[in-house]
Amino acid sequence: MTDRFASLDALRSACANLPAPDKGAGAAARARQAVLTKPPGSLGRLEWLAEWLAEWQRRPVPRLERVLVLVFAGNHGITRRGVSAFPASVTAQMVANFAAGGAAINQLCAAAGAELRVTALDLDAPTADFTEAPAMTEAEFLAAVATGYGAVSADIDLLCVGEMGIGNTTTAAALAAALFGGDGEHWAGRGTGVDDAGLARKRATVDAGLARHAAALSDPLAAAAALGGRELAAILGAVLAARHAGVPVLLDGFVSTAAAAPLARLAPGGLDHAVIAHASAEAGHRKLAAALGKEPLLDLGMRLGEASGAAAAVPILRAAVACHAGMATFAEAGVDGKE
Ligand SMILES: Cc1cc2ncn([C@H]3O[C@H](COP(=O)(O)O)[C@@H](O)[C@H]3O)c2cc1C
Ligand SMILES: O=C(O)c1cccnc1
Repeated sequence: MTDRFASLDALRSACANLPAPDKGAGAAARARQAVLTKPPGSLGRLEWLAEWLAEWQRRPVPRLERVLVLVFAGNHGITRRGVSAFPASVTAQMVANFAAGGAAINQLCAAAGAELRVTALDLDAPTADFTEAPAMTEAEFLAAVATGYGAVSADIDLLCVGEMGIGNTTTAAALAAALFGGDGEHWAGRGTGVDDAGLARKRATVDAGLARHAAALSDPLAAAAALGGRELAAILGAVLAARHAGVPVLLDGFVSTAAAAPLARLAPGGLDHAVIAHASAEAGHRKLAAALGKEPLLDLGMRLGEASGAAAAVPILRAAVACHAGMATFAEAGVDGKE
């Protein structure tokens, strides 16, 4: 798997040479919206979503037959700094819970008609504590990116990405700061529910990581290796693969948005094939969405991760596609058009 990206430069070039959307398919979808039996624009963002799916699926009438939810799990060296309300052991225990069908994401995938695949990434070998060393070596980072890349195929209609990794809201805050500026105070939130002392430790951990890796911060991929995590790297790889395969993406909350964000820094429009499914209640997420120029679809006060917000948004996309594909035109239905 590692030979897919033999070096950061090889990955950088895969991130820089991204396919453009199919503007023709988008225009055809837009033209169809205009003749369906409704006042123009009356389905609001559902219309935009159908057009967005059409452009990235390269199909004038988009479809959502196969929806895949990928959840990647990783462990983090910074957990020993007391940055989570839960112990690191919960990461592996939740992976077992996913396999047994007992987690929120299992129920949300069933409700959304989506297939769930969970990939655990070296849970027995946590990343290094990034206040002391790069979280991952270049080889470890590239291997995780390649695992995510290899999990995506062109035969899916929509990809949802999510993560499980105790400590990773601190990781995501550090990565967001590296990519967009700002410090621990700006980006760290309460994650699984740390108290004020825990929040102070998170902020200090982010600041220490930024200071330790100052020289790497101007390179989005070097920053992702130094401050990120394996599950975040795998999400980056999966979102990149989706772009190359013509698969639109739903990002989940703060962690998965931060994981994919290097792509936006490496190429203009690098995340245009991705929609942020929901505004997480994690403090940094709205700021991160704004930095990416994106407006999250839902706002349900969720702050779970696991791709839960992405899966929750799938029925909205299904609604958009059902209207776009199934509605009659004014001519077909014999309904009079606008005066
Ligand atoms: C039982 C349980 C299930 C979860 N599912 C997702 N997360 C979420 O919480 C973690 C990030 O928060 P922090 O940075 O505070 O550790 C990640 O594992 C994320 O996916 C969970 C957390 C817990 C405790
Ligand atoms: O928004 C997220 O991604 C999130 C929030 C809290 C805990 N884990 C993940």
